[in-house]
Amino acid sequence: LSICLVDDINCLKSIKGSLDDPLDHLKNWNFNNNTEGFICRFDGVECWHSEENKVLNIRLGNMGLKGQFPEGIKKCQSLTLLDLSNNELSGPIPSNISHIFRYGTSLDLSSNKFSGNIPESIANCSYLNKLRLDHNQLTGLIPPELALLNRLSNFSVANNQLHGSVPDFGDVGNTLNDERSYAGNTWLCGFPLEPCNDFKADFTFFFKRGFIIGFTLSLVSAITIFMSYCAPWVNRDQRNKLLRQFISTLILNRRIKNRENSHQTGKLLHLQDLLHENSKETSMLANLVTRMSYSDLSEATNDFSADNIIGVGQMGTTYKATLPTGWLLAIKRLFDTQTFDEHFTTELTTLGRLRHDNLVPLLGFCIESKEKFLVYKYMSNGNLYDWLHPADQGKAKFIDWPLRLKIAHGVSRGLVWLHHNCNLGVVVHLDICSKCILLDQSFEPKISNFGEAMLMKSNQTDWTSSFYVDSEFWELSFVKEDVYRFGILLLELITGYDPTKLAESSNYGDDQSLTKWVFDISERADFYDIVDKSLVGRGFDLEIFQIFRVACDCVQPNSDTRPTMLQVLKVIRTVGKRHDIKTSSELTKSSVSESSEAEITEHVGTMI
Ligand SMILES: Nc1ncnc2c1ncn2[C@@H]1O[C@H](COP(=O)(O)OP(=O)(O)OP(=O)(O)O)[C@@H](O)[C@H]1O
Repeated sequence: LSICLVDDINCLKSIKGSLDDPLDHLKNWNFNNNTEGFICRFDGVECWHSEENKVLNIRLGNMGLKGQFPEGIKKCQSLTLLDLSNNELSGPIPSNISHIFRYGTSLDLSSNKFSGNIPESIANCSYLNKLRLDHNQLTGLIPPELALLNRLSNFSVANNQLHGSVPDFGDVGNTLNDERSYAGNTWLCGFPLEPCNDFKADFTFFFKRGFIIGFTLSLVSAITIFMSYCAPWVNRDQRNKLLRQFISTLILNRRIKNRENSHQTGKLLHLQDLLHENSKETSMLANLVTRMSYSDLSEATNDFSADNIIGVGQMGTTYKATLPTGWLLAIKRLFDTQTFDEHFTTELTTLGRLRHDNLVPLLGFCIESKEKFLVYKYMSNGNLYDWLHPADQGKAKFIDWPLRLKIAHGVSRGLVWLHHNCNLGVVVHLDICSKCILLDQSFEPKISNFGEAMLMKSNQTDWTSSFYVDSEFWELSFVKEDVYRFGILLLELITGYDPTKLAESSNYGDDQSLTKWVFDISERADFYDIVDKSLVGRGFDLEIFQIFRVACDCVQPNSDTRPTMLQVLKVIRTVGKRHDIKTSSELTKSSVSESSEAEITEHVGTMI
């Protein structure tokens, strides 16, 4: 019992230590006083008995707290209520939440900045009757297992970025079946929201969500927009083109849904079996990329210490790792959920087999019990997004036009290789954006994030994979989808605008808001209004204008009229002739960087 009580004190110490408390709300959490029940007088702490250091409830709502989820609460073993609502907490909800808060009855994390997935293990917190996760930045599916929480009555996941279907909570008359508990998640469907099973339902869902408004607005603007720079399609039937773009968005959406459905019907469980640590398929993956040992990865990241976290994405947390030789790696530790199994395999089976100067080198993988890791070469200049839109404007670094052109050139070169020259066949990336463009020490761009990639036409017969599709129709739609997304990237480089902010602040889906953004900036009468001010008047205006024309071509609503990446590359090369970008890119493929990659792989391979 005494150990338990000491643990409750340590629990609060750890919570205080892990949270940033700029408004000093926790100032009376003073651990010098050791009398029985002293912690029960801390603000926000309630005990089972006022004279016993045994914590019952922790209520830290509305205190302006920052930091990550305080995992130290696992030491408060008798805790039943945790309220962290209305703070500025970020990062993932721990995947082992059921161990941390096993006997909890009430968990309120609403109105924070939590991201990543809702961990499946919450379904093991079987005493929960209140679970509020609304107003965060959570992504992925609502784990269907939550339907097993039979005490749950107060539930909300509203205003996140969740997708897929609402779990089947049965016929209960409380917040579980209240539409408001799910509102503000554009891609959620299923009772009490719109059904999500068939195409018609998808269409209605999409339509109701603003397609009519978006379509009408776009149609009206389209008559005047692009007149000066993107005239080729003005005389065409705008309606059909917008509809085609809409349909291609629907196709993409359906592909994502199909994956979820197969996940829910258990097909992905098969995939999970395939990826079992010692399965034949895992050995096949090991033929493609080096299989690495958990203990070495753990050692290289100092036991995955928080100090080594580079960033947290939708699929997992990325750590910087240092090998004993001093070589640097980036290790993506996937969140503990089956949802990303397909991303994991796709990334391995595509990127794992591709080697090009403008693709990030995937060096290895690791599967350890339920955990999965992807290991890349470390790119010391991070991602393009952070350079173009630094979180702290004071630390903004200027990237000049020749460098932006070099980046555009490198990315288009990588895409041309994927579409036209790649040894596998025709590979489409489908998720090109500034966040997935990594920059090496000499700012050579490397395309990353192949979790959505697809192989359209295979040159090889040795590998049957889930991402393989052979159809002219899909090839046309998806190759041109890459071209479209590359056009958006060019516009981002030219204007300095952040397209993701537009998607967040708009009622439309991602693609709709991007298209609207393109319309909006093209509408401006003066070209100089839209160009990043830091680029204007430095002798590059004509080049910027020429690349803007290319961007406009790439984002044509009608995919047939978009150029191929090969055509795009040729124009960029011509425009950038005087900067000798071709030569600079080839110079980057120096013997030093190439050999170090081979050396790293060899070294890590021998570490198993
Ligand atoms: N090889 C690498 N070298 C250096 N930094 C990397 C590397 N790979 C990823 N990162 C960085 O790690 C962070 C997380 O990357 P990750 O790909 O998981 O997420 P993301 O690209 O930010 O978003 P999302 O998962 O939503 O696509 C990002 O800041 C990314 O730039």
